[in-house]
Amino acid sequence: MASIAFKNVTKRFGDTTAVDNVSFEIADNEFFCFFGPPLSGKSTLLRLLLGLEVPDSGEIYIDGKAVTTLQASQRNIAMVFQNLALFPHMTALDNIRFPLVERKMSETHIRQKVEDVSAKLHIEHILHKLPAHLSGGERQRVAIARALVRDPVAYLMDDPISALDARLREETRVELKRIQRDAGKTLVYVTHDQEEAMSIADRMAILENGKIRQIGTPIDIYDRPVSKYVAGMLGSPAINFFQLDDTQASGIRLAGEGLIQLDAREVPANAVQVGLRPENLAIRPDGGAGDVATARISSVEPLGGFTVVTVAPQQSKSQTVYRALLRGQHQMEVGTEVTLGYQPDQLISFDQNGLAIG
Ligand SMILES: Nc1ncnc2c1ncn2[C@@H]1O[C@H](COP(=O)(O)OP(=O)(O)OP(=O)(O)O)[C@@H](O)[C@H]1O
Repeated sequence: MASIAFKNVTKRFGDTTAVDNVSFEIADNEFFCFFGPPLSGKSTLLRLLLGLEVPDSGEIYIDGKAVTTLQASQRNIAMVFQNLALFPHMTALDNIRFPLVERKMSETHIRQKVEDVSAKLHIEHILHKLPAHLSGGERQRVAIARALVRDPVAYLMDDPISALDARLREETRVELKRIQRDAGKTLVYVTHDQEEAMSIADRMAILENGKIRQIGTPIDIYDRPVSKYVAGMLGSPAINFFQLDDTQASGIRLAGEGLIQLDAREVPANAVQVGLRPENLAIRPDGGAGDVATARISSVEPLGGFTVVTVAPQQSKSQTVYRALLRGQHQMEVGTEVTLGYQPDQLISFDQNGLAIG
């Protein structure tokens, strides 16, 4: 059991501020994700929490106790590394037993622990195998089991499943979520994959240049991003941004040469851009109808259950394109003129600094 807190933590390496005045709290038993682009400070945050780095300023707490200057060995946090780091010459069983044997625990205790953990992870049938004879997903579970038997206060995982193929990643993240829930432990997880972060986390933090830009549940951040940066980090295809043309006296128009007509009442007065998620951009095959301007289809990607349609404004001089995510299968021809639509309450407005309004 462990809650974790960072208070105004900063870590520099020479001229680089890897973690910049960061504060957050992770609740006991929470599955918490750090998500950000490369070099945004994710690994440094984990290393600070593990005790492998000491902050230049600020405090780190585990269960309310300051651990800022404690050695890694005094924190009892288990790290599951990206490369899994199983001993190749040991069976899965011996790999899992290893941390307990090292601590000179009694054989009865070790057996009990290994049995419990193996049952939780459904790996009893592969305990006799060497890592080389296990699939990627099985190796993953053995590595997690080895971390679990230690009974740490929390687990840290740094991009643990990025090496697996797409299908296995999907399976493993469902599994990880279940394991974390069953184990009843705090899990701090780093990923650069937005879909993974969204699907797995109870709450997540979005990082940029060592700063936390937003913390919340994935859905809350997706629906109510605090800035353009955060809005652009979540969602695939990415959110569409429309520049507002404020020279229009009546009824603000979206730039892109009148792609969609907006009623001025639909956006706050100081908005300079609006965002519209691809699933909220409607496409109708009746180009030029009514007062809504048109666009042309520039590509159609049939994904089976969904279709991604890319459109370019009709008379636009810019190269801007917009994406719509349509449910189901659609017969649409590239080059066709279409009408675009939206619901006013689906727009997210941003001011000139890229911060969300309203
Ligand atoms: N030991 C170090 N010495 C010097 N600079 C470092 C060190 N560790 C990290 N940095 C720098 O700190 C910044 C944050 O790095 P960090 O590895 O924490 O980012 P990250 O988000 O985990 O990146 P990635 O997704 O690529 O792993 C980077 O600019 C990196 O170059």
